[in-house]
Amino acid sequence: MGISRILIANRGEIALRIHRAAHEMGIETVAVHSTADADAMHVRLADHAVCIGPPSATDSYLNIANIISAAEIAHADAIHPGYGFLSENAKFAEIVEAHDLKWIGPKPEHIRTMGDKVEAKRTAGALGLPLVPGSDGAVSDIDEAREIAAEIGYPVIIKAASGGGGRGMKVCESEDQLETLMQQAGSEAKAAFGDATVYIEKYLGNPRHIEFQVFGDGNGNAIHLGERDCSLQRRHQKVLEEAPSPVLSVEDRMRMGEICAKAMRDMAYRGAGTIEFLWEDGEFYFIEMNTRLQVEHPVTEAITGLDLVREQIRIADGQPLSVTQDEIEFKGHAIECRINAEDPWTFAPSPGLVSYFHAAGGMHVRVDSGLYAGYRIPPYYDSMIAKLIVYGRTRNGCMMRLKRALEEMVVEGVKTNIPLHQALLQQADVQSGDYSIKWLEEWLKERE
Ligand SMILES: Nc1ncc2cc(-c3cccc4ccccc34)c(N3CC[C@@H](N)C3)nc2n1
Ligand SMILES: [Ca+2]
Repeated sequence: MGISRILIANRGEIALRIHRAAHEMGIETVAVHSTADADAMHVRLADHAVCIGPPSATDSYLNIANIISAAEIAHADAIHPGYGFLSENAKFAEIVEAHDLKWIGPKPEHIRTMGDKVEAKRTAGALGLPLVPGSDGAVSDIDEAREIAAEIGYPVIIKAASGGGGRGMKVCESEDQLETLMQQAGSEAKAAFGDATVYIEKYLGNPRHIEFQVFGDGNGNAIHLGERDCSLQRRHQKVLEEAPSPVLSVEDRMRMGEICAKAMRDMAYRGAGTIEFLWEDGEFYFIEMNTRLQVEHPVTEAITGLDLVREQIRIADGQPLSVTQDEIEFKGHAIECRINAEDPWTFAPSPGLVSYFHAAGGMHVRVDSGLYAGYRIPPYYDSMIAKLIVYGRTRNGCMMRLKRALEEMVVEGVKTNIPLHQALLQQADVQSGDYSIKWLEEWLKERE
């Protein structure tokens, strides 16, 4: 193994997750932390720790100079960015490689391509992925927009090229709103992303969010690891994810999985990636590609038995993938609940001292969390404090076990959304898997 010491440029549960994979491979870890995270579990467990700044993410986890300095000081030979923060920052990836450090992630040019949603869609189309009907690239003037919208039919959605993950989108119901919404979309995109470029798509009214996990070795080999259904979300924050999707047939999985894997082979993609689709009336529509490991990767690990972080490290070290496509078997069902330190019904963050923490256990129950009794959840970062991932041979068995595991979880001293997860599991539509991306927000409205 050429890599002997990995700097983990992240915090919380994913930092612990990366630390664990590295230590199981005999690789040392360097934790970087803000002054607010000095007592975090991964800092305690890592072989080395470097403080990279004050609490604000801008001055710490997003501080490229300090992270590179920490790598130099600690003699790291690779950097794993986790998710969020700098994980899809092509410039950071280039700077890491320019300092002769291994970047545990995709090639910088692929990060850049997929970060520009117009370029991403053009590339996806060229690689044979099904697209949402819409403009061929960016739309600049209103006459062109009017023409395209008339052709694809209202409602349409105007999206910022530099947006993504739900930022910079405007739904336009009819032609009389188009000019105003196009102007608003452009100026908001300029303000938010420094780039006013927008494109137009047919607005799909009631789709599911189904994403395919892909993995490439950077030399033209690539596999798919099936899909995850992430439709249960609120304001673009995923609440619960599952693999496989309750609505996909084996045929659909193999067909779409192979199309995704082939696209990655043609790109000579390196590392972990997620290709996001909307799924409506049996049809798939590419919307984005994420060039990072995702929060919800453990449900894919549960049904395939593959350690995705281990694979990322192997690929970065120039080794081949551990498995070939025909060695991948999809077995059973897995569901992940994102446990947040927040009020379960108002979603107001609830940071503070965790006076008592007990993680659920038992067969096929996994809790990824850096929490411990006496840990103080800082208010500066997102509110996710744990992921509960449960596996079952069948979806119903998985839900029964998940219900039991949620009852066992104890987090005292702060509020959590565990009661929300328990209520969700009681809903018939969740039990039957009959929900779209609209379902959760509509259910929450009814409860108000
Ligand atoms: N043509 C068309 N029609 C409907 C859409 C609806 C959404 C959307 C809107 C709101 C919540 C969502 C949750 C999961 C997936 C997508 C959404 C959407 N998103 C949201 C974030 C980014 N992944 C793209 N694009 C869409 N595009
Ligand atoms: Ca995205």
